[in-house]
Amino acid sequence: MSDSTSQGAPALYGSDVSTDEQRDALTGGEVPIAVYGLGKMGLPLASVYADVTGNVTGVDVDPAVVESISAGENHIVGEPGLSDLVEEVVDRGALSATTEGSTAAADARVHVVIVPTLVDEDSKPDLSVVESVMADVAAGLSAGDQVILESTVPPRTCRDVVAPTLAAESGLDREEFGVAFCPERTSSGRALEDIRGAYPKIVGGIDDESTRVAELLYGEISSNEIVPVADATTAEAVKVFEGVYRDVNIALANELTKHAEELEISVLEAIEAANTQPFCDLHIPGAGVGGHCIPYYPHFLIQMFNADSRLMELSREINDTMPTYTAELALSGLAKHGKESAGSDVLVLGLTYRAGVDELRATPAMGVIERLAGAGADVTAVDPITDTTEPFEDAGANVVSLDDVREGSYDAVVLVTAQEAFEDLEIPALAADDPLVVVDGRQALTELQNEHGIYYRGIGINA
Ligand SMILES: NC(=O)c1ccc[n+]([C@@H]2O[C@H](COP(=O)([O-])OP(=O)(O)OC[C@H]3O[C@@H](n4cnc5c(N)ncnc54)[C@H](O)[C@@H]3O)[C@@H](O)[C@H]2O)c1
Ligand SMILES: CC(=O)N[C@@H]1[C@@H](OP(=O)(O)OP(=O)(O)OC[C@H]2O[C@@H](n3ccc(=O)[nH]c3=O)[C@H](O)[C@@H]2O)O[C@H](CO)[C@@H](O)[C@@H]1O
Repeated sequence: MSDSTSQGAPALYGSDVSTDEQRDALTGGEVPIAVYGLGKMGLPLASVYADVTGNVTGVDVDPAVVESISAGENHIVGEPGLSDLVEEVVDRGALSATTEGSTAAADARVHVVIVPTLVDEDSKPDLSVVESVMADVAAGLSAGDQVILESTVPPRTCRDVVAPTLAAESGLDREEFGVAFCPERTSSGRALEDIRGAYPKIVGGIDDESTRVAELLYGEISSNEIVPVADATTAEAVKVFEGVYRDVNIALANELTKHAEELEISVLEAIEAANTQPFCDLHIPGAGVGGHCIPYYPHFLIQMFNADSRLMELSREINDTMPTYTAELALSGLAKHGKESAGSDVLVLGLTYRAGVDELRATPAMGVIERLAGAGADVTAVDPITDTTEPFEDAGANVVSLDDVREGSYDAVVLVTAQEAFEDLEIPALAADDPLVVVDGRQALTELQNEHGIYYRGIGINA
């Protein structure tokens, strides 16, 4: 296929020129790239693509996101290095932002999609956002373009949804453009480090040429090994399997913590000792599994395929019982000391799904608050990481500031998410009475285990 193009920008997919010439065009800013989705993962990714290629248009439906990036600002908190990088690439014109997806698509030769893939109320994967972006891409797709999907999706999405949709809506033949799945192996809080090469990058195309182009692209983005796999479905499965592995292993740790309670041992100590040999990687028990990755990825298999998934389903069930289990440790602690649940003042520490990340999807804190409020407790909640309070107030909590907490007194304290700001909170000073019931959902308050005036129950420690 010729490498001449309607926009004059060189095509990578099906190009006749040498790989070295393609690489030079890419890093020389001759290959316009569009990145769709400028959130926790998309903005770091777009910024690294801009840093490497010098020619990126970011697309987001949120005008406030586009406005802040266009001003060289970073709207994502807690990502080391991102604010400086966004300012630098925007300042030198390597990154711009727009809400106009189809316009950006018309000018781009590489289209990178990294928007949310969630599940609906029946836990079925919701690809509506990916599909809406693909409609924008199709409107501007040209022969020789490459589409990269980084959003986590059910296996076979590229083969059965993305590629056919792009062909149908662009009028191109399937063989005229490339599609590859290149999973985002990035954790919030270390996005730039991860994108630049903390781990090998998996790439898999709907055909060999798509895989080749993905290898070329990520060979410039990542300093780590690029791992081409057989096809896009394999690459999609790799990402989902990684997440399912994590959910199942967290469930195992949560189940073992209950055995440890009966055995009267610290499961954390046993896990750390067991993990001293390479054939064991037991995870850590806790107050629950939240975020929009791990709780969702199992449903990309359970709901989508007929194969037996009892282990994945049971693991989801075990993990989803942990918030209630955590709340009931507090309620039983109060009862043990003659306090009724109803009317007891209980403080919940932490609302986001994990420390340092302002993300509330599937947060365990919601289940903890619901169970406590359901038992009639007067629930106060605090989390300096997030400004969102309404869902938790609707669930029955009074969300306050840390300063308010320091002025208060409580019958029980339940730590769900170990925010850094809690480290200098004098918890014993919050006691309304002797003892103060303390439930430690993240092994973050172990120094209180034998503190006078504290009744301590720590998940993975002694509960
Ligand atoms: N957050 C993580 O730790 C993580 C890690 C690995 C992979 N992922 C995957 O990355 C993907 C994105 O996750 P995220 O954390 O960046 O989500 P996010 O919610 O932080 O950001 C998503 C962004 O996409 C924008 N958006 C929504 N619809 C759009 C559309 N039609 N066109 C353009 N932009 C649109 C939103 O306005 C938002 O800015 C998901 O598939 C997720 O599974 C997330
Ligand atoms: C690229 C990508 O998709 N990256 C994802 C991202 O996942 P994430 O940001 O959702 O964070 P996780 O660390 O998975 O936590 C999820 C929930 O599980 C709880 N948890 C965790 C570990 C444990 O032993 N016991 C627990 O109870 C925790 O409190 C939280 O609520 O990074 C992970 C690597 O950090 C990756 O594996 C994961 O694919």
